Amino acid sequence: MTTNIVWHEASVSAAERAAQKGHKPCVLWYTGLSGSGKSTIANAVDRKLFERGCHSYVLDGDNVRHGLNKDLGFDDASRVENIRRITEVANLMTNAGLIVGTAFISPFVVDRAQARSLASADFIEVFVDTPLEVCEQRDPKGLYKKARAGEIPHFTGISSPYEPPVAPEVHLRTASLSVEEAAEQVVQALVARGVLNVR
Ligand SMILES: Nc1ncnc2c1ncn2[C@@H]1O[C@H](COP(=O)(O)OS(=O)(=O)O)[C@@H](OP(=O)(O)O)[C@H]1O
Ligand SMILES: Nc1ncnc2c1ncn2[C@@H]1O[C@H](COP(=O)(O)OP(=O)(O)O)[C@@H](O)[C@H]1O
Repeated sequence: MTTNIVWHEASVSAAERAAQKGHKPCVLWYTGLSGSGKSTIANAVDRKLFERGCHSYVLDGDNVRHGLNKDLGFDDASRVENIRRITEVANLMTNAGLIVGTAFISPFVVDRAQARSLASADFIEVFVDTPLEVCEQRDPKGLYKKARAGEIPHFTGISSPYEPPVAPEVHLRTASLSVEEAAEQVVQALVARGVLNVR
């Protein structure tokens, strides 16, 4: 309900914040199957950005589900609400001038499109494209094994759908890229868009 709520303009402008930080804000929206490499690559990018003096932060699926979204499960409606909240949090962080990485499966095209359309800064969709067989082989948390044994309902790629992006800004085929190469590709996408080195 937004009745009787009036938007309050910030006293510091987005341009002033960008000038102070030396870079523009932006959302790096990683999407891919569990085990595809979203957290690993998002954190490698974060490290590179930090070392360049950028103000960045990664919102990670597992971590956010321990706190803000601990009331949500994995049925379709919960995933939609999960992504809606992340979209809003990412916007608050870009309003504060940060480069925000969001590392969520975010399986539905329509929710990612909504995140893009609501974004208050540049929005870069990063498809962490790893075949299900490879994710299942990696199985870093043993979740595929449990899902195959029927112990985890609605598991993405097995008993719940994943809709790949149609035209992502960055497409990382991790089966033929190292983490370092993937992270560098993301940083170069930021350079190409003029996100870095403002001043
Ligand atoms: N049923 C089911 N399906 C998929 N994933 C599951 C499930 N249950 C638990 N997990 C763990 O939760 C992480 C995914 O959470 P997300 O918030 O990224 O999911 S979503 O965007 O709402 O679809 C996911 O983390 P990642 O492996 O980092 O993707 C899993 O560790
Ligand atoms: N090229 C690669 N890119 C990303 N991760 C890789 C790659 N090769 C192997 N891995 C491994 O795959 C696993 C991916 O797990 P994680 O980053 O948690 O994925 P997600 O966040 O998508 O669930 C990690 O153990 C990582 O070391």
